[in-house]
Amino acid sequence: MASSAVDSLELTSATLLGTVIAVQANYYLVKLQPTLEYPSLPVTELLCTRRARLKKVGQQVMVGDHVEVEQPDWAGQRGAIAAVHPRSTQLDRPPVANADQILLVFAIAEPALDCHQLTRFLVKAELTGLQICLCLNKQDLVTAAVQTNWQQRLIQWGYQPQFISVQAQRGVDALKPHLQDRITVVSGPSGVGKSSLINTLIPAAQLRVNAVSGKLGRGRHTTRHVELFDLPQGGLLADTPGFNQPDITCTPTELANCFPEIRAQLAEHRCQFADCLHRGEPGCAVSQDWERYTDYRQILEDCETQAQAAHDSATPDEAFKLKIADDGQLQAEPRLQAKKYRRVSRRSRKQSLEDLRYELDGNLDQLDTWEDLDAFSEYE
Ligand SMILES: Nc1nc2c(ncn2[C@@H]2O[C@H](COP(=O)(O)OP(=O)(O)OP(=O)(O)O)[C@@H](O)[C@H]2O)c(=O)[nH]1
Ligand SMILES: [Zn+2]
Repeated sequence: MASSAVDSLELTSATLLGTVIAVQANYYLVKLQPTLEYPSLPVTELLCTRRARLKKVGQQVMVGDHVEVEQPDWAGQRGAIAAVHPRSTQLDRPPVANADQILLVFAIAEPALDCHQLTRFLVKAELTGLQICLCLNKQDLVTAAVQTNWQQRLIQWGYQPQFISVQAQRGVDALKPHLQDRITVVSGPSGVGKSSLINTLIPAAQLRVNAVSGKLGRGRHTTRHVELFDLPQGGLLADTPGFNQPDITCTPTELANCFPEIRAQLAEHRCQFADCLHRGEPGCAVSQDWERYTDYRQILEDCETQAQAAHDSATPDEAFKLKIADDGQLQAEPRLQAKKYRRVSRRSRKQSLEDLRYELDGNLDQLDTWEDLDAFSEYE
């Protein structure tokens, strides 16, 4: 008791608050926020380790976490994370804490808008429980009539799409208020203009655009690298590839809940059976007369096949790992492929921070003290 009282006294007298914006091995880059105790800060970011007592209790630290930092070494730009505040949300793939919404980006043309693919991305986004902001880019490539047609269709689905053209600089300003002061995870298939959009929103991010070749794509297509970028108007954007595969692993009941069309109908009437999957069961309250009904049935079948395969196989397929879901059900989840980091810098930061993110490769997870890091840097 006495020691925790002392601890909290220490914290209140000199606690720095911040948000973890990048994680590499056991090091955390924390963006600091001014507080009463620290109204003006000598630097805006500190490279931090995690205090031993957090490790002892198994407290993980994720990108997006709101943390308390102790022992700032302003000259060395280092510190130690002493506490992690409770998370409002938690995504596991990609690992991001406190995200508010998914910004789902698709192109209305080039590549042609594929409504089945869009549905799978939407379902995956719905499964996170976060808000969804649907953004259709390359509006410059279609006529007003085509745009209106898509708009009407998507409204029927239950979404309010934002039409933009990054290239023609249309609609991007209208998007900004949706992103302000929130943590947004960007998602969407390849080639739709995600990097172009992020570059427009955050000129300092300087992502690579249009290096469509697979080779160069590796830099940000590594699933372990999650990073938050500051929006000039306030707010953080996670440009993370971990979300780009619309693989759907959920229970049939969860799936039904991912379709706004079904949710809307169930808000009006209940089905006779609580576990109704809305495929013609007696007393089902969900009509089959809506555009994406066949998509729903298809994905439902996929989920059932997957769940069955997971139950049946004693030695699971190499490409899948088994996972116990929140509801206790067994699920098959595709294994992530290990990919190499590329040493590409998107943003000029102090060399020590670049070292952290690009020189520390995945095999250095064991390092977790400054001595380890210094020893590694000297070795390099
Ligand atoms: N016509 C048109 N082309 C655009 C627009 N926005 C981006 N593009 C082009 O679309 C191509 C793909 O853009 P990127 O920003 O690299 O797309 P991405 O979604 O980041 O793609 P990945 O990196 O593969 O995930 C580039 O050639 C861009 O110049 C737009 O509003 N209109
Ligand atoms: Zn039903």
